[in-house]
Amino acid sequence: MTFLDMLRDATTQNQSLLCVGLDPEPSRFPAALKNDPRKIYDFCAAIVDATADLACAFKPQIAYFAAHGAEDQLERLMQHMRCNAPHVPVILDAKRGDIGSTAEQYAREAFERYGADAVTLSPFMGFDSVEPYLAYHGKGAFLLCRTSNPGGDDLQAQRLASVEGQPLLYEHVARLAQGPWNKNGQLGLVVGATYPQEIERVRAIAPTLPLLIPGVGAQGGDAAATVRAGLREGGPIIVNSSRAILYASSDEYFADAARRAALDTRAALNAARP
Ligand SMILES: O=C(O)c1cc(=O)[nH]c(=O)n1[C@@H]1O[C@H](COP(=O)(O)O)[C@@H](O)[C@H]1O
Repeated sequence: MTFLDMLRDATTQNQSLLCVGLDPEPSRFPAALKNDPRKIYDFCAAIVDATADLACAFKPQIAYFAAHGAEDQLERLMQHMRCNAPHVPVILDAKRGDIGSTAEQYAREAFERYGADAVTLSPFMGFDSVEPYLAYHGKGAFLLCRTSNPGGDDLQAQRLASVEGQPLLYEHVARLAQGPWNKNGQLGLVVGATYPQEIERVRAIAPTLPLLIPGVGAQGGDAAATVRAGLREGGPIIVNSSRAILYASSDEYFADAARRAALDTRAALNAARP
């Protein structure tokens, strides 16, 4: 089953546009797990179990595991998601980007070591840095396009004088992803919920691509505006929230609180669907 098939099925089955982001930070764990990096798996598995019927995707951020030397716990978590939430695709948020020979190793890490269904990538080094991921047929690859952070404008909103029609850099990324780079139909784009107008612009350039849209919740993006902009052409959207769900409560009932936060976010997203 391809990433896109899984996404379509999970979106329908769970009636959800919500991606639950797994950004485990031990200093924010409840008392019994707090400040213990060996508990990353336990914390994330509890969140997965509490939200598996509410999410269209899960998105573990690899830095939160690697920073603690907890890659083995990420492996276990991937296995846990495959067993306990087999209908929900997993996007490994790695934001990789490197020359082809190194990209081959990163692709192997994402798809063979961790068994991810999709990965996030920086397109900055060009097509040969993306191509090794596309050799894994059916897997998804989301290119950073117009990111949610304020500094995204520093480069992404620069005008490319050398390209016909003089698009902004992020518009050019969207065109490449919708067109010549999307050889096997595996590409998607990352666009921040904090910039609904840019989501609309990207959607106009890339009407059919899946959009991964982080930035609702802790970053303050508008859920309704995000959905309206993202769904206007029919391509799928995946709206990520991490901290607002993971740390909805810091007491022992954190997983129940995460579930309630996921229910609320899912409802807010669904209310704006056309
Ligand atoms: O690629 C991403 O996932 C990403 C792109 C982007 O433009 N902005 C962004 O916040 N993210 C990630 O999405 C998550 C957002 O987390 P919260 O702000 O806690 O919901 C983090 O894991 C970020 O690394």
